[in-house]
Amino acid sequence: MDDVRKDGLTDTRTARITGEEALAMHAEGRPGKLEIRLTKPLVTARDLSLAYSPGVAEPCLHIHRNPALAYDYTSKGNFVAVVSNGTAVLGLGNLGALASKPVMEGKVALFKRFADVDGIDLCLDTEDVDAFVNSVRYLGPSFGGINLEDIKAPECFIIESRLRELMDIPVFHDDQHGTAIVAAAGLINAAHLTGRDLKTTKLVINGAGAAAIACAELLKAMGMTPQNVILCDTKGVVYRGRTEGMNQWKSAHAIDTDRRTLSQALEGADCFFGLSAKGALTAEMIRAMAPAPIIFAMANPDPEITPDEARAARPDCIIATGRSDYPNQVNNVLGFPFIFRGALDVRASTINDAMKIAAAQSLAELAREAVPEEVARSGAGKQLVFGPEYIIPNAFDPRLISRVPVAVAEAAVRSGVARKPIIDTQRYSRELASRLDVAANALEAIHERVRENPKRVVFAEGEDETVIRAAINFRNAGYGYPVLVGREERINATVAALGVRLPDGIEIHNARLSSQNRRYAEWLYARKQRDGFLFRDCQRLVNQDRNVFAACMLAMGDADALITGETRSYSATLEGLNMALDHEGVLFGLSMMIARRSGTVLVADTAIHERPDAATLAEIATRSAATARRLGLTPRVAFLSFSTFGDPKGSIPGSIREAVKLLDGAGVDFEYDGEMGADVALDAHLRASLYPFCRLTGPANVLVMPGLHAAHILTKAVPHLTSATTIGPILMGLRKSAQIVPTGAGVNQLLDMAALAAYQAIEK
Ligand SMILES: NC(=O)C1=CN([C@@H]2O[C@H](COP(=O)(O)OP(=O)(O)OC[C@H]3O[C@@H](n4cnc5c(N)ncnc54)[C@H](OP(=O)(O)O)[C@@H]3O)[C@@H](O)[C@H]2O)C=CC1
Ligand SMILES: CC(=O)C(=O)O
Ligand SMILES: [Mg+2]
Repeated sequence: MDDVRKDGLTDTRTARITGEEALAMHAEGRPGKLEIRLTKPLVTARDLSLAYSPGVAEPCLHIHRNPALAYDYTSKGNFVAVVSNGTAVLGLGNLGALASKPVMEGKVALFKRFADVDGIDLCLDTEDVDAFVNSVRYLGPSFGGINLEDIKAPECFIIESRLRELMDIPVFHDDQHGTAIVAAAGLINAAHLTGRDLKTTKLVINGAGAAAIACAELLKAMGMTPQNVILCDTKGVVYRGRTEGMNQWKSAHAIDTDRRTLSQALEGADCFFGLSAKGALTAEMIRAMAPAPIIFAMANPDPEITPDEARAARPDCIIATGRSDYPNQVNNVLGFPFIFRGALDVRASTINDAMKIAAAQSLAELAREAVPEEVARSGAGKQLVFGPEYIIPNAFDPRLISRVPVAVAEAAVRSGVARKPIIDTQRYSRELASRLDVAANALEAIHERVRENPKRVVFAEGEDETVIRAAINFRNAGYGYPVLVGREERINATVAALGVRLPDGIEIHNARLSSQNRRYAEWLYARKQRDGFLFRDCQRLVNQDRNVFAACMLAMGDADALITGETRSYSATLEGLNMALDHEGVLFGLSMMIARRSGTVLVADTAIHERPDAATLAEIATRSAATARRLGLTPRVAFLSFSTFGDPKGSIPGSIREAVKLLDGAGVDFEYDGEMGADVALDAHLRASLYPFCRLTGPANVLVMPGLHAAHILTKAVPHLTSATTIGPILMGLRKSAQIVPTGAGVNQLLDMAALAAYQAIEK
């Protein structure tokens, strides 16, 4: 552990984040990553009487008579405890219960993000097996499942098997079975690509702990020959007759062999599984492996060998790691959210081998399928074609949620451990899909695409501290090459005061001293001379207004995208950009509201038109619908008003009805209707009961606002009143790619908008 840097990140060559960023993220706002939210209103005395005493007595008595009703009247059925004592935190070793909490909160966050499973982290401050088991066994009534995490071997084996006997809900040690399932899926595909049969494949597993033993067990259950699987630990090969550092779980996998070291074990081996520690595998070792070796270096956060090192030594290898910043992430994040989702949905009493194998097979099959276009758009990843660089689905693949839980739930039903049947598989699969916010997934895909096509992005307000921080993070994230507009000495002083250094790949341009000034001024003069601008006006603007200078850079092809707005008002900033940038069609602002409950909703126009006319509304609707589609949504556009189809009466903006008519005439290929209130737009049940003639087939996901007042109020109020995240307004309709953040935006907002500007530049 000595080599772990103070800031917690060990590999800065590939990490797209810094330790400082990770700490800042965890400390920002409410510390940590979790909070608890109420699912029922608790406002009035009546609400309280229903939710608590006396009303709460009713469900208590019903559950007392029939325990299965706990799934109907409490959160039990969707609630998982993530339990650890911190004795094997990732590959960092025994950090103790308290220091394991960030990882456990992270696991809970992943449960929610990928499979809509609610969870809580329970960090137990004991290394005593009995104390651990007793702490957990009595918690069963609260939970639908127990996910054990980062508990070292061999204690984890005893803890898990005792809890499985004592509890009537799934108890699943993720580091064992989650890892084994995902690794098995990857191996099935890697073997397929290299023409290997599992029966004859020779595997060396480095590590003989929780994850390693579970991998050996599952792979043997799936057909690998025991004599072909060699385990190694810190003492070398686990051979029959060895006495040092042994336990019964290692002994079960000990084989008769003369090989004693990892190097010897790897001679001629087909496959390496690393479930040990950073750097345990060397280039020399893998040179001795069989042709087209399969190398899964799964230690976290740093693998046994990096993909670059592995490929340099063995260009013919298939390499996977546990990290998200390399291709082929073999990590249990692909397993536990979806496995528990399926198990919870059929109220399984356990997660058995049939369910594990079903999960592994469904993951493997998914990677082999042709990637549909919407997945390519909304599922991040470099190469989404089945092959050496894509042997396992990406964690952001939106198909995972509707496929893996179904396979697991069906296996639970078949093997007799389900307490609730699946009545209609198709319907279940559709319900699963609706649990995932595809647009949120698509944002990750956008970031990935930006990384693959790094652009030169000019940060117009380059002297501002927040902007400098955002530019540094932009560069570190691999999004492209920032150009800071400002005075070099000022920028350098701010950078020094921040205690950081400018990474390579960031340029500084002083507008006043730039060699390009004359070129920009002449170009601007040619553009504005018949708009009342003299040459000296243009020269002054280029020298003194950083937005104009930056816009000229963009217009003249010296940069690909532009980000600004941090220090000046929106209108003043836009005025500067408009000096040099042309429009294509209507200019408008599109905001993305990512709400946890109802998914993503696009709102427009949130930036430009105070009272848009009918043609403008129709164009905004059409282009917003196209954006929704690019984000993986099926667009359903609602033109909002205070009134719904004429009720209440009043001076309904005629422009709205006219916009609907214009779209009728244009024969567009998306759903739209209006005018309607926001409640009617978003509540499909209300609409079906009161306005069955309305043409929207589900809740609206594109809200076209009647005017800027309403749009501003909505997008500014919602983040404060709810947990929704708002991105934007994203400026639409400039021929070149420029974005304006709201004044005083934070580093992350600037970073996201700069990435969006870069993305627009790629798409143009
Ligand atoms: N990618 C993924 O999804 C996952 C990755 N992992 C990673 O696997 C690793 C092990 O985790 P886990 O099984 O939970 O931990 P355990 O503590 O249960 O087991 C660790 C094992 O690794 C062995 N080991 C440690 N260092 C070395 C080394 N340099 N050479 C050979 N063997 C070594 C230990 O040997 P000994 O028995 O001699 O002490 C022990 O057998 C971690 O790095 C973890 O991050 C784990 C789960 C999921
Ligand atoms: C991924 C994981 O669970 C681990 O490395 O421990
Ligand atoms: Mg773990």
